[in-house]
Amino acid sequence: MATAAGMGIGAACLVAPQVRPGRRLRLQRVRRRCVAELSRDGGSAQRPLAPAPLVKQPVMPTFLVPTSTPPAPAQSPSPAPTPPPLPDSGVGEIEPDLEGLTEDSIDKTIFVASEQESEIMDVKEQAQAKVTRSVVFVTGEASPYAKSGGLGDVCGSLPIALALRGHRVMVVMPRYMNGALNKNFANAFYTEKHIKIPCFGGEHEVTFFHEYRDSVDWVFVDHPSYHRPGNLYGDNFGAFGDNQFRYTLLCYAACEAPLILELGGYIYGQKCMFVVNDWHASLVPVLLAAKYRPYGVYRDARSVLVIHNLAHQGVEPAGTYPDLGLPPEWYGALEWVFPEWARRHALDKGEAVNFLKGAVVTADRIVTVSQGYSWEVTTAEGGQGLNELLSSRKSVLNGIVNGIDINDWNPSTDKFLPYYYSVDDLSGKAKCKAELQKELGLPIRPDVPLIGFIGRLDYQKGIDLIKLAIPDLMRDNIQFVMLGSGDPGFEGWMRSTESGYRDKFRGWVGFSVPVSHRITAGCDILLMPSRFEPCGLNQLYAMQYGTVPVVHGTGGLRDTVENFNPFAEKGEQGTGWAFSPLTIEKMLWALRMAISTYREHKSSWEGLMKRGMSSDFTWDHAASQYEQIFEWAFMDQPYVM
Ligand SMILES: Nc1ncnc2c1ncn2[C@@H]1O[C@H](COP(=O)(O)OP(=O)(O)O[C@H]2O[C@H](CO)[C@@H](O)[C@H](O)[C@H]2O)[C@@H](O)[C@H]1O
Ligand SMILES: OC[C@H]1O[C@H](O[C@H]2[C@H](O)[C@@H](O)[C@@H](O[C@H]3[C@H](O)[C@@H](O)[C@@H](O)O[C@@H]3CO)O[C@@H]2CO)[C@H](O)[C@@H](O)[C@@H]1O
Repeated sequence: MATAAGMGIGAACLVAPQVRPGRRLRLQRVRRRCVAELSRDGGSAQRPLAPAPLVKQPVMPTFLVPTSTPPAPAQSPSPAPTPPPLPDSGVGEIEPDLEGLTEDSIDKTIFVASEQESEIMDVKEQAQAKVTRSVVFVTGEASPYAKSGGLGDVCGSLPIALALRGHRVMVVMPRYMNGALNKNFANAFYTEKHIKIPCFGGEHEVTFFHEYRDSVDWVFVDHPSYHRPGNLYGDNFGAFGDNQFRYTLLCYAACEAPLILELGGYIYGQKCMFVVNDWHASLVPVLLAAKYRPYGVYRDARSVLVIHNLAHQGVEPAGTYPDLGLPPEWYGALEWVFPEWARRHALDKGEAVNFLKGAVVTADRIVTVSQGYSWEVTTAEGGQGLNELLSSRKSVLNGIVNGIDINDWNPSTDKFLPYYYSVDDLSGKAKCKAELQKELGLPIRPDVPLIGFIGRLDYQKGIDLIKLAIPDLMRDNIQFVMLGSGDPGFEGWMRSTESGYRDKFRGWVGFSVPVSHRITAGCDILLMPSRFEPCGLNQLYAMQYGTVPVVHGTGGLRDTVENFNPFAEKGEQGTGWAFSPLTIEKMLWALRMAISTYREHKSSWEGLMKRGMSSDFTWDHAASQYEQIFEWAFMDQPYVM
């Protein structure tokens, strides 16, 4: 049998992986490690999964004229490192994948492979798309560059999952330079491409930066409006007043990027799949229809709108419409009239423009981040005013549950944890709990159930219910830790509650990724009483870490948390508690069921933990569903020509 020593990189990847929670997870990790090794190798190995062979095309004439003399870049002046030209991968061919092989047979096949064959094997371990495409994500945030919540997680992971399946993937987002975030963009280089965007009464120059990482082209749009202090969308005084302008720039720039940026030597070209996320990116399908297709450009492109959260739609007074640089006849696409009850005074006609609506009526397909939410958005209760329009597009509306990035969120490798553990050896979890209690200054008591909450302090998350339930809950023998930032009222309440219950409650006000990992690992129970939840990621992370979720049964929470059933025919089932309706009584009931199971039924509790940890929430599954959406989009003519 071949040994890893003395072999090439591919062979080194064949070292037997440690015992892991599940087959998919294990294979994906081995695969990722191989990709990392191959990337370090440089040279032609830099793009291990070759995307489509692209014929170098002449840059299409567009209405945006690149300026002739590039200005000096603001930062990172080195030229962009150019990855090698893309090798011919036989686009569109159906690659054999590992479906049908058992875990054993995969392992055996891997171990008998010769050094040369093994490199091929490594590539084939990752399921491949049947048809590969050029995919352009447009987003307001993507981790690790910039994140305010779950949108950042998804746009930081899904593009990589798609790239690993063979697609050529670009992500276009702002190059935020808000102080501490600067270092996140340190490896992105100035591309020397810059364009002038005609909107908001002038021509606004933006430049493009680029980093090739994890098989994805990360493209950062640079403009002074992305440089001011604060968070991504606002500061202590609230949301920035010019957000509409900032994301109009992003959308125009994203439409130009595939036409003008030669990444790895080649442009993406016109036949691409735009994945536009939330309102920040919602002008993209409108621009395709209103400003490109009439001139013969992007007729072969398609767009899918991904709705992560209907609560944010990018609505501004109608008077700003001319600022957007769109033809007057396209006003109807964005037109929005507030119902009378939402108007401010008798003369207010409620006329507005709504970015998200623009994408709802022009995108080729629409995806919500869970199936449950795809139904909720068509109802008056969940549709946030867009329910009728979304209902009218039901035939192209689908739900795909988000995945989680198991490189970042894995209790057996998590760099933020003091101890590691896995479904096969849970001992490290108890140690993580003790360390967390110590870090938070809570009494170190293994017997006391530790309940956690992590999230934006927003009406959506049901913090008001927690607030009302705390006096009652604090009578129990429990500990409670909350991590969050947002609504200043809730932040103040967290601080004062902490001083009221010193040995039981901690309120960590702020945004800290390391602390969020340690809470996820160290707690026994994660509480998510969200009023609505399009998908929710924290319950997925919790299950992966053996932390039992107690959630309001809504949207993606209902889709992903299976209610505990001790009396199921084939033995105990379920991964947590999904309570409904959303009342304090029901929430307390579910929490107390969890607490008593934790205390009095240790083996049932371990079963709950292990079933959660064995669930498969890897991105690969969701990525294959997105591919199906892409195929459907390309089967039809563009929805708006
Ligand atoms: N103070 C803090 N410190 C550190 N980390 C923090 C934090 N507050 C939140 N986070 C992190 O932000 C993310 C939150 O993701 P969620 O999906 O739960 O909600 P969010 O409402 O932001 O996302 C929206 O988009 C996502 C993605 O589609 C949907 O899952 C979701 O339902 C929808 O509301 C998690 O990674 C969490 O750990
Ligand atoms: O990833 C977390 C969420 O991030 C996005 O939501 C942000 C939203 O898109 C921004 O516009 C802004 O929302 C402000 C809103 O526009 C304003 O009217 C006011 O209500 O204050 C809001 C907060 O500043 O910030 C949101 C993040 O807090 C994304 O669209 C969501 O899907 C994600 O859930």
